[in-house]
Order: sequence, then structure tokens, then C-alpha cells
Amino acid sequence: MSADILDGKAFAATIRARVAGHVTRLKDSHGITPGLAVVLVGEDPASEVYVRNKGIATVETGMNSFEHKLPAETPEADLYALIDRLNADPAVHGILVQFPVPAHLSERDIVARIAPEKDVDGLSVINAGLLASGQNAMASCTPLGCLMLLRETLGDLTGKDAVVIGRSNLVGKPMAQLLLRDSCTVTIAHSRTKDLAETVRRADIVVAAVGRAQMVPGDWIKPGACVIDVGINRIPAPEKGEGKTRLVGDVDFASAREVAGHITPVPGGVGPLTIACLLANTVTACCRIHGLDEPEGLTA
Ligand SMILES: NC(=O)C1=CN([C@@H]2O[C@H](COP(=O)(O)OP(=O)(O)OC[C@H]3O[C@@H](n4cnc5c(N)ncnc54)[C@H](OP(=O)(O)O)[C@@H]3O)[C@@H](O)[C@H]2O)C=CC1
Ligand SMILES: Nc1nc(=O)c2c([nH]1)NC[C@@H]1CN(c3ccc(C(=O)N[C@@H](CCC(=O)O)C(=O)O)cc3)C=[N+]21
Repeated sequence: MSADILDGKAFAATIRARVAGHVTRLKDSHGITPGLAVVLVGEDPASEVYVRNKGIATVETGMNSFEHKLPAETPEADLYALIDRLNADPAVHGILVQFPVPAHLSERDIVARIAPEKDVDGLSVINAGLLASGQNAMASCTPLGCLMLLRETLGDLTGKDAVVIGRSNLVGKPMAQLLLRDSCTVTIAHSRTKDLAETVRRADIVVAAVGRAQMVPGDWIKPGACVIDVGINRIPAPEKGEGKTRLVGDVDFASAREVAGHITPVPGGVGPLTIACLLANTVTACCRIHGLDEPEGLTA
């Protein structure tokens, strides 16, 4: 059997179209234009590409994009002063500080500085707590995109065995919470998990968010399972020429697609959904800040 390859790009376009519809409605009926501020500290080339793509996608859906590029040696106090200004700026509804940041800065303290209602990454303690207690949270973009894709693909997720590999605050933990909310039986695996292969073999849904190239082979996958590959890893690609590289996920796509029922590719899978959900979260934040109804089709 060969798996159905899930087209993240196409589904991201669907989400972006929903976002654009809400943006038009907010402008026409309420005179509000949602705005997203993205802050990049330092010159990581991969981050620069992501931040640029986020800005383009934001403007394409009719929202305002505010990009702030700060030098790598920016003192903590200057970054906090910027975040404070964005917190207070009524034109800004979402704030994202791109990670990783240079070593003299603390990701945890940065997240704590962002107003929780503008925390479109869903990383604040408030948002994590709301999600964990089943309340209206801002869910982290990548897990939100994965959940939407899973529902679109499988329908009702009730009772399914789901294994999330990875327990980061950005991906693994919120992913597990969202699956639990949809009544999956959830296992969270990590670097100290005893028998990862056996754990993964039980799963109807596998979400791999590790950051290790092609670590999940096809023979760990239960036949027919739905495999969501979050990993973004750059590996050498000598076949493309000397010094060339290519992107691969945490799953060994070639062997896994022979066993799985559905699988996301890398690139073109979860990545585009993350950016679409960042826009979705910005609209959600905007609606909540202005006391308007929750935007349909954009939240978990
Ligand atoms: N497509 C997208 O939009 C996005 C992609 N990513 C990508 O997803 C991947 C994960 O990101 P993120 O969650 O931020 O990464 P982190 O490095 O924060 O977390 C990785 C997790 O993987 C676990 N892990 C490490 N080695 C193993 C192992 N051998 N077996 C099982 N578990 C292991 C770690 O366990 P432990 O806690 O025990 O150390 C940790 O919980 C990365 O490749 C990242 O680039 C991230 C965000 C968005
Ligand atoms: N505060 C914060 N929030 C994040 O959500 C966050 C972050 N920091 N730091 C880095 C990770 C990574 N991440 C990606 C987003 C989109 C793609 C994406 O669009 N990928 C394309 C390929 C892009 C390419 O070709 O390089 C794809 O998979 O098709 C990838 C990775 C968000 N992250």
C-alpha cells in the first residue's frame, strides 16, 4: 500500500482564504485591520527566510505586518522596551518573537513579557494553562495546523491512539493537549522513552516533532496510520551538487509512505500550515481583543 500524501500547501491555502474572509469582514463591519508584529533578533539565515515569508503571507491576507529586525547584540532591556511598545499598540494584535534568540537572551522571559492576549505563538504560561485546563487558549501555530489537518483527513478523532514524539512547549506538549481535547488516547514520547519503536507501532496517529533527520523508519509505523511529520532538518544532498543541501523531516518518508495510510511530506506539509495558523491566531487575537465572536474555522 502506498500512503495518501497530505498536501499541506493546499490546505494552508484553504486556511488563508478563511483568514482573508474574516479580515474583510473585520474591515468592512468594524473598521478594524488585524496586525501582526514579528521580531527577529540576530541574523540567522533560516529565520530571515521564515520571517520574510510570514510578512508576505500577512499582507496577502489583507492584514498589517510590522517587522522588527534587531542586531544580535541587542540588550535585553531594548528588546523588552520594543515588546512593551507592541503590547500597548492598538494596531498590533499578534506578537511573535522568532526563536532561537542569541544566548544572552532568555526565551522564557521574552514570552513572559508579551501580553498573553497577543501571544499568537501560544507559548505564555497563561495560554499553556488555558489549553491544559480545556479553556479558550491561543494554541501554538504548528499543533493547531496539525490538528486541523488531522480532522480534515480523518474526521472525528475520538478514541484514536495518538503518539506525539517530542515534548517541547512549542510543539509536543500543546499537540498532545489538543489531541486529548479531541478525545484521542495520547502518549507523549521523548528522548528517555524506553521502547520508542514499540510505542510508535501502537499509534493510529503519529506526530513526529524531534528535530532528528529521518529517525522514524517505516517499520515503526502501524499499517494505515496517519503520520504527521513536523521536523525540519537540513541534510547534505551531494546528488544535487557539491555542498548542496535539502530539507527532510523526522520521518523516513520513502519507507514510511509504503506503510502509512496518510503522510505529510517535508517540505510542503506542516510548514505551510504553521504560517497559515499564525495568521489565523492573529485574527482570533484581534476578535478577542475587540470582544467580537470567535472567528469560525480558525480555532481548535
Ligand atoms: N514545520 C514547522 O512548522 C515547525 C517545525 N519545527 C521543527 O520540529 C522539530 C522539533 O521542534 P521543537 O519541538 O521546537 O524541538 P525541541 O528541540 O525543543 O524538542 C525536541 C524534542 O524531541 C525529543 N527528542 C530528542 N531526541 C529524541 C530521540 N532520540 N527520541 C525521542 N525523542 C527525542 C526531545 O526530548 P527531551 O525533552 O527528552 O530532550 C524533545 O522533547 C524541529 O525539527 C523543528 O525545526 C518546529 C516548529 C515549527
Ligand atoms: N517563536 C517561534 N515560533 C515558531 O513557530 C517558530 C520559531 N519561533 N522558530 C522556528 C520554528 C520553525 N518554524 C517553521 C515555520 C514554517 C516552516 C515552513 O514554511 N517550511 C516550508 C519550507 C521552507 C524552506 O524551504 O526552507 C515547508 O515545510 O514546506 C518551517 C518552520 C516555525 N518556528
